[in-house]
Amino acid sequence: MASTLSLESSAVSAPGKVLLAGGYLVLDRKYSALVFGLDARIHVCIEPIRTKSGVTLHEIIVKSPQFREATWEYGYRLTEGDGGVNVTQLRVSHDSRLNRNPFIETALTYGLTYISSYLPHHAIGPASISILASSSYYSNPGTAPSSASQFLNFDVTLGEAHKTGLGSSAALVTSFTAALLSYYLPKDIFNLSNDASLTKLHNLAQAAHCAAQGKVGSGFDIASAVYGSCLYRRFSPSLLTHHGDPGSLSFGSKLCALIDGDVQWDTEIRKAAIKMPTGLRLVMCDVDCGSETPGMVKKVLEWRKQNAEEADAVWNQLQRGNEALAAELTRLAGAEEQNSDVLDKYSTLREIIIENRKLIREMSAASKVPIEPLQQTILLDAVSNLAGVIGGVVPGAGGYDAIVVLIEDKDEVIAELKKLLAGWKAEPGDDDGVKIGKVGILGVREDMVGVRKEDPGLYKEWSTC
Ligand SMILES: Nc1ncnc2c1ncn2[C@@H]1O[C@H](COP(=O)(O)OP(=O)(O)O)[C@@H](O)[C@H]1O
Ligand SMILES: C[C@@](O)(CCOP(=O)(O)OP(=O)(O)O)CC(=O)O
Repeated sequence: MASTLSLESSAVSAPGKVLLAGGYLVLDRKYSALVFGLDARIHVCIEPIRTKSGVTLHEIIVKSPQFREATWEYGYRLTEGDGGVNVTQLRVSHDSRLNRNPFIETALTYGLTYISSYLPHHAIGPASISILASSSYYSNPGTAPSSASQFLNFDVTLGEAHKTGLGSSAALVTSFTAALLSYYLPKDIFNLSNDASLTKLHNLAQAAHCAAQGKVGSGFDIASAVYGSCLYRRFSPSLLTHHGDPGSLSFGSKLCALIDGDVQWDTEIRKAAIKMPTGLRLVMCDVDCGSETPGMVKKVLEWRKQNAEEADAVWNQLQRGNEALAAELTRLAGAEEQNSDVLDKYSTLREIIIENRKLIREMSAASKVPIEPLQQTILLDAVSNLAGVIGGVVPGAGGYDAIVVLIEDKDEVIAELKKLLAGWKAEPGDDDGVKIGKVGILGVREDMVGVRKEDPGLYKEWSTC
């Protein structure tokens, strides 16, 4: 047991995401997507629980102290038949009901199963884990416990929290998995500063996130949580269909084969292929209205199946437009000096965005899915007409959730944008009867950096063990 007590606290954070281009297309490996990581991050800090000598405790306590009733206690044990580590949620008190968190439970099951293939079971000692999220993941008001704290206390349960759609579950699963692996595994096996470890983290977090969601999405959100902003081509979905469920025969070995590269992954991450030119930035705007991504995905894919020729024609054009967008951003980022005297150095960028939006509206109309619905078109057009705004799009699956705007990184541009949005009123009587509510600017921007180690001292006032 002594080895478990010598483990040092470890902390990791991972970014949220915005899918600037390639929504829907990215579900098919033939196409790729431009995803930007954001400076909104989810942090996970893991610390040993000191037990009295001679006491053996197989318990991991997870807390999300910014929320009410957000404590989850788990017991864990190695199962027979190489079924991996079984994680069982324990009741916090006799009369309390089990409040499950599938993302934490699955990340813990997958993480401990992987770790147990390297460590004897008794070396997986008890631990206390704290989760802390940047405030822009939720639009609820919050209070800071001190002026030094970068995190807010929301004083609501997670179920009552109003998500802004920045990809909280992917950032959580990635930083949670990275924290577990960094804490329990020796540095020569897992170390966030080497590429081989990032690949393992990516594979494990994709597997856990898909299992927790109960579906295999494109995985762009996990990819950007691990690698930060990148041009992303998804992995073949069949990769995640063979390892079985936790507890099933040989789940442990199958999961390890999947993570350690015995099974060849075909994900493509190109970090150098997207950049944000100095002088430009993204602004995320939350639209007070919502859309259900899974339902929209189902309908778009059904349309594509029924109308393959028409759909492929639009998707191939969109793919070319998305590649042009990535190339122009990267060109501008690499040619800052040559560009300084050009009259409108962003004109190509503007045109590309306008063309891509036309194609998205074509896809919307043909599939009858409100990807860029009329109300969002009106909003995006108004925003794009402001001086200093290059253009804007509906990110990800689109719909009524949000818009993302590319602007010149100047205070006066933000001020004009705020002014326009503060007085924004949706036109009544639009296409499908949905009326968007308030539109607010989220305090986030793009960030190129993916998962990273943090100083556990950052969370002193939140640490609960
Ligand atoms: N700060 C947090 N602490 C614990 N769990 C969280 C936190 N933020 C998000 N989650 C988990 O992620 C879920 C939200 O995931 P999801 O619906 O996929 O939204 P998103 O689009 O933000 O990823 C929550 O129900 C909860 O299980
Ligand atoms: C349609 C998609 O290609 C993109 C969806 O992107 P969003 O950013 O809208 O996703 P959620 O945060 O899960 O709602 C589906 C996918 O790639 O999995």
